[in-house]
Amino acid sequence: MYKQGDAEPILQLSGVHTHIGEYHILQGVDLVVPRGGLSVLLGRNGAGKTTTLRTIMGMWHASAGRIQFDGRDITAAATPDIAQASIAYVPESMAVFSALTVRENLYLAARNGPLDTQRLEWIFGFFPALRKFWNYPAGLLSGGQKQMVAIARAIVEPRKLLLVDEPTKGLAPAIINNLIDAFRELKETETTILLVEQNFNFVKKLGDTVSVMDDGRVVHAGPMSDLVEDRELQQRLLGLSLDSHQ
Ligand SMILES: Nc1ncnc2c1ncn2[C@@H]1O[C@H](COP(=O)(O)OP(=O)(O)OP(=O)(O)O)[C@@H](O)[C@H]1O
Repeated sequence: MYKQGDAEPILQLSGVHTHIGEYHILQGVDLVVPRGGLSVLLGRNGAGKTTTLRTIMGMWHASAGRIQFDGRDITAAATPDIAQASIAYVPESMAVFSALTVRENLYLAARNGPLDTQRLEWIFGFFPALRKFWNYPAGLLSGGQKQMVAIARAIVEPRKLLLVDEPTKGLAPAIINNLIDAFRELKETETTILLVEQNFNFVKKLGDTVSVMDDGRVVHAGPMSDLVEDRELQQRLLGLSLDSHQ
């Protein structure tokens, strides 16, 4: 768990509960995202990971608890204000405009003025496919390439925090390797990343810290290296068999 004395985290959820209609989905989530680097939120299907991201973004409102971002209480803030406070969100559905070109998708995502060409070159550096398909409708791209467009849209302007929901879902292993390289580059920048995943093999190479959710709560938090080294903990928390990955 987060230790007293560490630098102030960029994001902290304390005892967060979320109800969706009659369902009590988040049941006291305590989550700490340290400033800088890449944090991972793991957990089985239905553990509450997406609901946690949506609650951070104000798409569902917490019924109890507190969410602090960059020294500010955002628990009751509206989604546009949270986005304006410099959190970008890439949902599982990727939010790419299929009928628009890659170029138009990126231009539309720039809210604070025209696209910065230097930043665009920097994005092309780790997503070269975007340069290649710049004038193609995004709907024609592969799943992995669409994921790249979605992430590029989220970082087309500098953001303090990037939330990404299951970027590897449905992608072939070769494409996942490209994404690993891209996230390695990204995590060296000023943007802090919180990655929601079920694919442990993907995030174990990327995460600095990891939190694991089950039944609407965070049941484990610590350095990724601790979880990577402890096969029994993996089995207990993630249900991974001891020889399912190397
Ligand atoms: N709109 C909704 N209405 C009712 N229940 C919902 C709604 N959205 C999510 N849930 C329920 O909340 C629980 C947590 O879902 P959530 O999508 O947050 O889990 P998850 O950990 O992201 O899993 P997955 O990887 O399958 O998306 C699940 O039991 C799900 O059925």
